[in-house]
Amino acid sequence: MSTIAAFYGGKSILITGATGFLGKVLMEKLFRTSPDLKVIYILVRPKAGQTLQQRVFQILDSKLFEKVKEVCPNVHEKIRAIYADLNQNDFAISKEDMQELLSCTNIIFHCAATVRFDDTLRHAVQLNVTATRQLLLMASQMPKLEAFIHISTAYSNCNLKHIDEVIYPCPVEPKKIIDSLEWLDDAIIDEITPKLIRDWPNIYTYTKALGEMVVQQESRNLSIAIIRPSIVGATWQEPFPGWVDNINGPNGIIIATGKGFLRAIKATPMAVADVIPVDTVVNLMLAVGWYTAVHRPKSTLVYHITSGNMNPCNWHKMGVQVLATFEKIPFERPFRRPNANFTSNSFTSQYWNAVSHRAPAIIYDCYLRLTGRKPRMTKLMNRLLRTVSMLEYFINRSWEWSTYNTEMLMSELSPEDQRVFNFDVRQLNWLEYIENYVLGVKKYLLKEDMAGIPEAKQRLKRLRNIHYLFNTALFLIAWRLLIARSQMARNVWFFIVSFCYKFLSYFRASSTLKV
Ligand SMILES: CCCCCCCCCCCCCCCCCCCCCC(=O)SCCNC(=O)CCNC(=O)[C@H](O)C(C)(C)COP(=O)(O)OP(=O)(O)OC[C@H]1O[C@@H](n2cnc3c(N)ncnc32)[C@H](O)[C@@H]1OP(=O)(O)O
Ligand SMILES: NC(=O)C1=CN([C@@H]2O[C@H](COP(=O)(O)OP(=O)(O)OC[C@H]3O[C@@H](n4cnc5c(N)ncnc54)[C@H](OP(=O)(O)O)[C@@H]3O)[C@@H](O)[C@H]2O)C=CC1
Repeated sequence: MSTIAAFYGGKSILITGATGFLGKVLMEKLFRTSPDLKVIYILVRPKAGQTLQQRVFQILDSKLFEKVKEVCPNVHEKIRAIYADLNQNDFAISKEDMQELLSCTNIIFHCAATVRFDDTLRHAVQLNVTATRQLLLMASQMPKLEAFIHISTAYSNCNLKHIDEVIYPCPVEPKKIIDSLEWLDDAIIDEITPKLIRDWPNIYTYTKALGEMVVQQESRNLSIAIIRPSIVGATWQEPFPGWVDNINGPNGIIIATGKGFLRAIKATPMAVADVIPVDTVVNLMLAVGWYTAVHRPKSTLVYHITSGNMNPCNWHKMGVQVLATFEKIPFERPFRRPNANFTSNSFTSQYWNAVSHRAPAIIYDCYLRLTGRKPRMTKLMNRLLRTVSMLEYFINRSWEWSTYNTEMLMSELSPEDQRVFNFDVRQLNWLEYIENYVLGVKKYLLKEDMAGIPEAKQRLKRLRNIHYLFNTALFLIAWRLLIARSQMARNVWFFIVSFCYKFLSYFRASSTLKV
């Protein structure tokens, strides 16, 4: 019997961000391995016209929870969705709900955050810093609380090259920032933001660093741990390979490449692609929850869950395997044939953007206009290129993350726990993982049917022929124009034609002799 699974039995667990990518996988694993847990409280806000209950039902009815329903048929009764908005004071939680949370919660997993790179400083601080402080304040009033697990990111200190499992101080105190945002107006905040975030690449990573500082400062007597995952990718093994449900990180890039929109990316091919499967992160989270509650370490421990130092893969290897998978399992109705390359040179990157991205978009929009339809490709392409430019920082650098605490924890687990809550990324076979990842993007994100693959392959063949035809026509036109203008081109042309003629004559003569 797994010690960790048994630990969560009978427990009341509070999860923030349960409707997000990581949160859903966390809930799934908890219900599957500890179906006798008491309750999972989730802080949810209504969204996209859906009530809290509708959101919960949608999650439980998804494919991700199929196995859970077999193991824990009364799963609906064990989830308690609490109305909450982390942007509001006291999270806008009702008095009764707050009372229940304060008196019953045993473990907290704090996953909620804004992960957008282009969020405003005000909103990102509110969610990633102030809300964390508020939750810690709530936690300090929970008599039964055994552990508080805060999810940060391995990139919270990406302004450093080597990152240890420690909390680094930020140049400005989080409290000062929180206070000043209360009276500064938005225009001034926009102006001072670049000065505040200094060498952090975006507001997201900066506010996650501030969030960690808040955790350290407000930890009081709580048993707290911080987990820092790198780029969280599709599931590796559990509950099944390849599950993914948002377009963040590599997912959007895989879609854009598979649909033939994205043909070149400015990236350092040999830089480490530090992707970590979401189920691996969740396994570590649950192991850390158990360890923190049972062993109560004296200080806040930080755990890195990254792949680069244990089982590195680089962007080149990942890109090649992604493209190879598109050959086997193409996406439906691509704009162009999927074929992309990495370029580390700014000039060639600009060139590809003009020739391979903007020009085809403009041509396609002209075609839409001519056929009486609304042009949309240029707008879409600009948005895609903006997204890619925001990710560039992370695909052109490598970092070293030390993993002493994570390895220490692995050695503390029983063989059974190491199996059930496996976070040993050395066992990951990248080629297999990437293939399942692309397949998962097709099935769970794009919702494409596998029965459509033969037709998609046919379409790829057609696109390939169109591509060759187009290139040949382009070459002939360019050549014809050149011949008209340059004596040298004419000489080369006559030389090639006479050479071919002589070769053919010789070939014909020698075959006549043989006969
Ligand atoms: C050989 C070559 C081969 C090549 C082959 C390729 C191989 C693979 C290579 C891979 C290299 C990858 C590198 C990754 C590096 C990641 C580093 C992360 C490091 C940090 C990790 C972290 O610590 S933390 C998580 C990371 N944090 C993000 O990664 C958020 C980023 N991103 C944004 O900050 C916003 O994305 C940004 C950008 C502002 C745009 O913003 P934006 O507004 O332009 O676009 P959006 O993304 O918001 O959405 C656009 C539209 O998609 C709709 N949509 C959303 N979800 C949907 C869903 N599930 N299904 C359907 N549709 C959905 C949405 O509803 C919008 O539709 P509509 O406009 O109609 O409403
Ligand atoms: N994905 C990744 O690559 C990585 C993620 N992380 C960290 O992991 C954690 C989870 O990330 P991930 O699951 O990918 O992110 P998602 O964007 O998928 O999920 C974010 C969650 O936070 C919730 N949330 C946001 N704003 C509010 C609010 N005002 N009130 C209540 N809930 C809110 C969202 O709820 P709603 O559904 O209502 O929007 C959602 O459940 C984050 O802390 C992130 O920093 C770290 C490294 C990498």
